[in-house]
Formats: sequence, structure tokens, C-alpha cells
Amino acid sequence: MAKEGSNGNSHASTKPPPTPSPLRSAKFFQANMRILVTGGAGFIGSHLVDKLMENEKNEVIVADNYFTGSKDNLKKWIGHPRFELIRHDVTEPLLIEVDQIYHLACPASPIFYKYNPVKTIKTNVIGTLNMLGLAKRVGARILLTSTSEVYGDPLIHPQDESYWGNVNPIGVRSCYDEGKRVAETLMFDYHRQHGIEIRIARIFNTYGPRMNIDDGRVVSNFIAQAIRSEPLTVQAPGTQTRSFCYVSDMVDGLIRLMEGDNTGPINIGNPGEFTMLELAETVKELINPGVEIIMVENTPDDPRQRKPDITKAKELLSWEPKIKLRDGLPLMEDDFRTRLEVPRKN
Ligand SMILES: NC(=O)c1ccc[n+]([C@@H]2O[C@H](COP(=O)([O-])OP(=O)(O)OC[C@H]3O[C@@H](n4cnc5c(N)ncnc54)[C@H](O)[C@@H]3O)[C@@H](O)[C@H]2O)c1
Ligand SMILES: O=c1ccn([C@@H]2O[C@H](COP(=O)(O)OP(=O)(O)O[C@H]3OC[C@@H](O)[C@H](O)[C@H]3O)[C@@H](O)[C@H]2O)c(=O)[nH]1
Repeated sequence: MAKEGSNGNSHASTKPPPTPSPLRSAKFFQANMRILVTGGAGFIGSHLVDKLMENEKNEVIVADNYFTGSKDNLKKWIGHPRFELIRHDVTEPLLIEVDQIYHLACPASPIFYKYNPVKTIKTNVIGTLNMLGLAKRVGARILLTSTSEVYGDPLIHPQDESYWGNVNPIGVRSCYDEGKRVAETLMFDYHRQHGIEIRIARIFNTYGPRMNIDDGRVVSNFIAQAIRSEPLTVQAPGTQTRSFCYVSDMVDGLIRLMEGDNTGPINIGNPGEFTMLELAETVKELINPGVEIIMVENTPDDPRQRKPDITKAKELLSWEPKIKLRDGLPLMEDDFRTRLEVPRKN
């Protein structure tokens, strides 16, 4: 079991972790790591499952309620002897035996997390409590996919992990950003009080194949619009910035964090920063030079700038993203064209 306490911050646990499940030392399971991925039918989760399944010593269990995810994303694993898929809502307790938990379950697109805000905050708070309860009962290590949204509309730039954020507690995004902040608090309380082995990733805007076509996030919107020759909808003022990370880089960062000795929180994101107008121009140039770019109304509390400081990820995880936006967008375009049934014109 990895040593705790070298987390690069002052949150080290003073308690030993609880005794792991007897399965971890049982003869026939010794070589295997049984891993739960909540939200594994979603965009990042399904890519994470693909990577975890590559290691033949891993057994992977996905628990998902299919709110934004789909069995389609996992179809190549259904029926595999090392894979199991459970329809389960994390706001209910889950009684299984696992060694590691990647806790991703939560809608991520602002359109979807604002659709049923009470459910979103329940998922973040009760869902995380349930997964921490599971981790405590079986002695599993648990990783939470938190978010750059914990920084709110940040007053420092770029954002490093020591920044406490500038978050509206009663706004339309609060179910998600305050929900994730409480989830982080619960993780550290279980760590300090019960010695649970925790890992927290603060993920910045991630894109890639398998995003829902109607997901509503900016990269998937622009790519789908460009392929359909519909105007690219830049939400005003268009000068707001984001940093976009390709999904394979994200999965690599999450696995490194889980396998390493540091609790985090650690920013995982690509520090390349773009305004939404720049993103629209890039998508136009790469995918459909004839397409129009239009300005549309924005939603409340949209953060004006976001860029991760990834010094900690570089130093503690030896991780940095490899795929630049201009290289990642065409990879996503191929997947979207296949699903939209619009082939490239030669
Ligand atoms: N993609 C990003 O840019 C981004 C950025 C920051 C953080 N994150 C975090 O990463 C995680 C995955 O994001 P994603 O982009 O893959 O989103 P996604 O919406 O594609 O996947 C989320 C998955 O969780 C499932 N889910 C939602 N509520 C659930 C519940 N109550 N019980 C069980 N399953 C539930 C959904 O059905 C879906 O399969 C989320 O926790 C999200 O907050 C993502
Ligand atoms: O069609 C669109 C959609 C969005 N946008 C703009 O694009 C920017 C990015 O919006 P997105 O919907 O992709 O998502 P955000 O970056 O705000 O949040 C994202 O990153 C943090 C994660 O935790 C969230 O889960 C994720 O959705 C916003 O400024 C938004 O106003 C457009 O200009 N046009």
C-alpha cells in the first residue's frame, strides 16, 4: 500500500487507513486489482475504462445511472470476463468489494447539471458520501474528479491549487461548483478522520471522441455545428477563456494520480488558453472555412477566464499534456462525422 503524507500540502492524515477488504490478500485475487468506476458510461469514464481494461490484471466494475452516459460507450467490454456494468445511482449506497474507486458520477455539461440542480447537488454530496462509505468499509483508495469550477470566476490567473476560489453560493451553477467543493471537503474529512486514502483531481475543460453530440459544451457544439454547416454560436462576450485538454491526456493524468502518493488536489488540464472567439476561428479553419460565426446570449455566472497552473502535476505526477488543441480537434471531428453520418468532402 502506498505511503500517505507526501502530498505536497499540509493535509496529511494522522490515522492509519482502515483494513482493506480480505479479498486484497486472498490467494486468487492477489494479482488482480478490482476497480470501480462510477460514471464509467460517460465521456471521460468510458475512456478511463478502456485504459484500465488494457491491463489484464484489472477487473473493472462500472456503476452508472445513464443520465448523460450510455451503454454504447462501453459496448466493446460488455460480456468481457473482467468487466461488469451495473445500473446504479450513486445517491444510493453500493455494497461491493473493490480496491480502488474512480468516482466520476456527475453530469458535467452545464446544460445537464443545471437541468435538475437538486439531483446534481445530491449526486455530488450524497453520492460522494456513499462512495466514501464504501471506501471506508472495504479499505479502498478513492479518487474524486473535481473541477476547475471550484475556482468559480477566478480572481487570480492562472489558477493554482492553493487558490480558494470566487464562487457564487446561490447561483445557477452552484449545484455543481459548490457541490464539488463539498465533495472535496468530504474527501478530506474522511481522510483525516478515518484515514481513507484519497486522491482529488481538479479537471479543466476536457474534449474528445464520444462526447454527446448534443452535450452543450463548447467544443462539441462548435464541431457539430461546423460539420452540419450551422453557425458557430459564440456566447457573449467571446473574450472569456478556457483551456482544453484532450481526453487521452486526462485519463493518463487520472491514473498517475491514483497510482501515486499524493492526495492532491491537483490540477489536471492543458495550460493552452483560448478565447471562445479564437476557438471558433480555429474550428472554422480546420473543419469548415465557409461556416458563419455568430454571437449569442450567455448564461449567468459564466467564468471569464480559466487556465490551470500545472506545476504540481508536473512535479508530483511527472505529467503534462501531449496533445495540442489543433491536433486534438481533428481526432474528435472524425468521431463526430461518423456519428453524424457526414463524411469529409475530398
Ligand atoms: N469533461 C470535463 O470537461 C470535466 C471538467 C471538470 C470535471 N469533470 C468531471 O469529470 C467527471 C466526468 O465528466 P464527463 O465529462 O465524462 O461527463 P459525462 O456527463 O459524460 O459523464 C458523467 C457520467 O456520470 C453518470 N451519472 C450522473 N449522475 C449519476 C448518478 N447520480 N449516479 C450514477 N451515475 C451518474 C452519467 O450517466 C454519465 O455516464 C464528472 O465528475 C465531472 O464533474 C469533467
Ligand atoms: O455553444 C457554446 C457553448 C459554450 N460557449 C462558451 O464556452 C465556454 C465554455 O463552456 P462549456 O459549456 O464548454 O463549459 P465550462 O468550461 O464553462 O465548464 C466545463 O469545465 C469545467 C467542468 O467542471 C464542467 O463540467 C465543464 O462543462 C463558456 O464561456 C461558454 O459561455 C460558447 O461560446 N458557445
